[in-house]
Amino acid sequence: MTTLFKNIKELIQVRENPIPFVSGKAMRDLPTIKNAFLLIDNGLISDFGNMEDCPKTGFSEVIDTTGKMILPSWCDSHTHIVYAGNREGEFEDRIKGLSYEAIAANGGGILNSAKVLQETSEDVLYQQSRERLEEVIQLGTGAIEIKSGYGLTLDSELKMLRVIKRLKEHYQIPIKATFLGAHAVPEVYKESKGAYLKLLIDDMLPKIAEENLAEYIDVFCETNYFSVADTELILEAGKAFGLKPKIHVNQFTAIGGVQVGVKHHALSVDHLEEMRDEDIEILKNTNTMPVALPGCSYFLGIPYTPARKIIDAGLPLALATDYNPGSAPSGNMNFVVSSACIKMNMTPEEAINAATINGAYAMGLEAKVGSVTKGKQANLILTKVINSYGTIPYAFGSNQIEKVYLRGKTIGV
Ligand SMILES: N=CN[C@@H](CCC(=O)O)C(=O)O
Ligand SMILES: [Zn+2]
Repeated sequence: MTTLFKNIKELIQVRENPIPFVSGKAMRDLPTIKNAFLLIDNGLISDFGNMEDCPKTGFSEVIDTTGKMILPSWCDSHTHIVYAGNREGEFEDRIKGLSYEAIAANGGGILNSAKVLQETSEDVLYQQSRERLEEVIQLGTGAIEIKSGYGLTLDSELKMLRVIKRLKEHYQIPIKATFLGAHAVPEVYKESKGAYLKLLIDDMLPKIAEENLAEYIDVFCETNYFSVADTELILEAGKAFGLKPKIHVNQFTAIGGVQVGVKHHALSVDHLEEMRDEDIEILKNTNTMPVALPGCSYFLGIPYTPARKIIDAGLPLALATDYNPGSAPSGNMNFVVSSACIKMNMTPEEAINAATINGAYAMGLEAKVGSVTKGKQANLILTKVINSYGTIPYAFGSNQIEKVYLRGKTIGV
């Protein structure tokens, strides 16, 4: 099956030669071809260029995209979309003045979601999660990472990871799984955190590795959650089972999470709302991708990740949704890209780079998705008729997507 898209007003994020990610000043460059064609063969990008060089024959389908643009699908490298129920009650409590931290200290927050998930069957959890996955695919996400971390018992963490595995088997979208057993200390281990760490390291990790249920290991390295020392212990154990670190750091307090991530060659350090100069400094000349989650800052009213400081220091930056029931109940990458421009002073070029090629890198998928490059999967967004690609972040909250494609096939209507 060969599909030709012709008369593309602008083909965005064109990288002739594959690159792992873009950093610093280079994030301002978003290579495009105006008046372009794009050829898809068997679900992969096989050719592209200017319309003057467009092949004349040899395709099964021709799609005329006059006035519309094509870009690689969003790469959402940080989500928690496998969860049960919702936390709308806590949302109202926050509106009435309680803080996220106070709610968590009273047994709400992550522990609230864990209680509901523990009482939810694997099938029901799968149904709830697939609805979220289908929703975000329609919103233009074409590669996604999903974490466990609302189980917090051996059985329930396995239940979450098996649901992620089922999603991988049933959907075309590339999915990466992350084990986040160290998301919160369960109530019963409140006075004996060491015993929970032991359960996580001695019981959960071997079982997860045996069933091949995760690629990455995550820890919520934060005051009142897991210390730097706890984080080191867990990352070491995860690495022994072949899991690469991708960690939650510097969301509310800067306690050395970035440093521990860099020390353990984390693929990414995520959140970064509270960044000291030394946290930026230590990321220089590493392969660790900083990841910002503006949907969380928006929803909780906490600071936005200092994108300008990070990029102006020559570092790369990726953008992700953090889709979860407590701090970011939205998987809309279009909103994330808009927020990055509006609230973090990123240019449209920087935001699109951060949400495509850099997001792909932050989940180890840079060879498969994230740019228009020959041989990559044809996971694409076809826009409506728009003025420029800047319309995508500019017209926040309005839908600029006409169709999405996974491996060259239209998904939905
Ligand atoms: N910060 C830790 N984990 C999630 C929120 C978890 C929750 O509130 O349910 C996050 O990335 O924001
Ligand atoms: Zn998160």
